[in-house]
Amino acid sequence: MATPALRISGLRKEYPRRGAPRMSTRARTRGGPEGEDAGPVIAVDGIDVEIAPGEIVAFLGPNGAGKTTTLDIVLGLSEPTDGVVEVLGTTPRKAMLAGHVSAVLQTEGLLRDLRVGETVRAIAALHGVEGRVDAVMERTGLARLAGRKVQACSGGEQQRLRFALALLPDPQLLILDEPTAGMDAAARRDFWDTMRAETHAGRTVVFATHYLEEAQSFAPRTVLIDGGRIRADRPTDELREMVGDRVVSATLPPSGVAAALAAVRALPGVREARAEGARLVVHGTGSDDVARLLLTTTAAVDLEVSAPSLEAAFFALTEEGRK
Ligand SMILES: Nc1ncnc2c1ncn2[C@@H]1O[C@H](COP(=O)(O)OP(=O)(O)OP(=O)(O)O)[C@@H](O)[C@H]1O
Repeated sequence: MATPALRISGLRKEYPRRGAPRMSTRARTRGGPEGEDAGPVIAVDGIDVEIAPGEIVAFLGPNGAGKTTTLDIVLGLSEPTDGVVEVLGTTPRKAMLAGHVSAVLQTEGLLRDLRVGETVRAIAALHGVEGRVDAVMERTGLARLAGRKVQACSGGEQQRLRFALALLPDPQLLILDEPTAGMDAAARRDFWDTMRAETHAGRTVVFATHYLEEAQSFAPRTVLIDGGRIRADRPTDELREMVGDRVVSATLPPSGVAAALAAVRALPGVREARAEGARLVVHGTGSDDVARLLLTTTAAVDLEVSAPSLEAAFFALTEEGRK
């Protein structure tokens, strides 16, 4: 069997609790009830995962789930309390030092006074890959920003720059910790389009995200993490099917609400439909059919369809667990 790109086994990470608690409501502690000084914060509580070369995997979870802590250990930036992490068959630090791993981190500093082009060239010189500068800038959409100072770039543009820097050494494993944090929907879409073009057979990508839709559009496999533990590790399509529900909402003239409600309730795939004043809210898997019916046979306006949420994923998993 090929050496895994990443093997995490029995990983645990505890932080000493100092001063004001940093702990989210989801992180657990050892010892007494929450609120008391109850021992260390358990950020990661027994994670096992193996990722093959060339896989693209999303670590999906809410704030404080333990995603960043896990990825920091994979990058050799932090030591585990317990457990083993192997990156490309070696230790995280060795893999990092050999230039086989790159990362786009949430907090990684950029030199604000440098221009975008200068930044890329400086890092390329450090890696000895000056020849890759033009291609990487072109592919990450930075060519037109080359002369702009980093401090004048938007949050999304700075994230793009971090992404370009991570691509320079042509890493075998790319780690992205919420790479689209702070971007609007259009910038997020752009980022993932570039990302898609950048992944080729052989490069392994692991990214942390809060967004189920990002996992869905980019990662064939999703590892759902919460409270420092893996709650699910399965093909993203399966997760998506379990979560299925979308919400369609639309505003109707008051006289049309009852008839529209009866019509949508008769459609297959509608799990729940209710009226909140003049606004119809419909949950189910048949969002296309609901939207078509409302727009073609009623006077509905302001129609919105919302994608399944992370909360819905957790709900579906808990429901499945109860079966
Ligand atoms: N240096 C630290 N000291 C104490 N507690 C910490 C430290 N770093 C993280 N934690 C706690 O560990 C838990 C896991 O945090 P982590 O940053 O790994 O979560 P995350 O899933 O990446 O969240 P986010 O999506 O908000 O980045 C949280 O409760 C956090 O407050």
